[in-house]
Amino acid sequence: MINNSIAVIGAGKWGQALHFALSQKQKVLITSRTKKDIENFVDLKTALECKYLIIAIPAQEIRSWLKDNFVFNGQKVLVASKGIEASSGEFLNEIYSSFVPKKNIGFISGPSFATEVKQGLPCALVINSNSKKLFKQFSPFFPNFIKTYYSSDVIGAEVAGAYKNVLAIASGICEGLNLGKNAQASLIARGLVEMERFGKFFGSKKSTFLGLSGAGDLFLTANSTMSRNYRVGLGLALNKNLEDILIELGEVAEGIKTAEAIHNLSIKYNIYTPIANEVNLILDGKSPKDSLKDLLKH
Ligand SMILES: NC(=O)c1ccc[n+]([C@@H]2O[C@H](COP(=O)([O-])OP(=O)(O)OC[C@H]3O[C@@H](n4cnc5c(N)ncnc54)[C@H](O)[C@@H]3O)[C@@H](O)[C@H]2O)c1
Ligand SMILES: O=P(O)(O)OC[C@H](O)CO
Repeated sequence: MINNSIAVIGAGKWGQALHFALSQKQKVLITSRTKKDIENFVDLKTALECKYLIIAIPAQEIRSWLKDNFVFNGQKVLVASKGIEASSGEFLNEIYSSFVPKKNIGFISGPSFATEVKQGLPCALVINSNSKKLFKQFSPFFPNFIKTYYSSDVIGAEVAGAYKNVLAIASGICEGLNLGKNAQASLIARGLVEMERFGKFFGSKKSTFLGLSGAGDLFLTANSTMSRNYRVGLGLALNKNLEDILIELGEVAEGIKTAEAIHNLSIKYNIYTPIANEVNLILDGKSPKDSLKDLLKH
């Protein structure tokens, strides 16, 4: 039996930041695999009885988590993850569609470092859903320091949110190699073109890539060491081993598996994705300097 309350599922960095933000206006429950000392922490069963769920677990874990734990009972769901499943090449909205009807689900996108949200610093986010009613239901839960926008371009927001993580790795590599600000700006601008081209193939709108979900989140993530993906890129440029980089990071960097997913999709559908492909090759051991040479070829 579901009740009228709200729960965040996943108490990692983003789950905790959203819990903090939404708790400014109402009581919000939170749950995670391991018990954490957070106000209103509950077990998963209690969380799943809430009408409004915000799910903030890594993209690669979602399918198995849904299979093992989720029973649809009329809940309204906001997905806070950003990534593409590498094993299948499926977008998160495709994975969720087997578990939650489209009118009951939305996807959060836009520039939003958890650390800043947890400090109550202002930002603007997009709730992407086929249902404007769902946006109207979730939007009032957000605090005054977060402005929410509505978009029906779910696939565009998903591609943008996932792709910018791969480009943030590339941008971190660029800084790690000391290639300069011209190179970094060129990379980010061409990255934006690349992700829009990729998104267009799957039916995204161009305007999504020019707004908060696209340029907004890309400029944020590809310009700051606050980004985990950017830090992965920095480590790769310094020839650090990926395993060591991830141990040091201690949190998820979605761009790693998403690079693999984009690479596979680009081959399958013959989409031109040079930067994402080079990131994927670097993650597989190619030298970042050789990738640079290949990207600069006429
Ligand atoms: N951190 C940010 O600033 C931020 C902002 C926007 C979006 N996101 C996205 O949110 C998602 C989560 O990121 P995060 O920052 O919270 O990562 P994190 O590494 O801090 O936390 C991930 C959480 O997921 C849980 N988890 C992992 N595997 C699980 C499984 N199989 N079943 C249940 N729970 C599992 C972990 O226990 C942990 O609590 C990612 O897709 C990320 O791209 C993060
Ligand atoms: O730290 P990152 O690289 O996972 O990026 C976090 C958010 O997606 C920024 O909007």
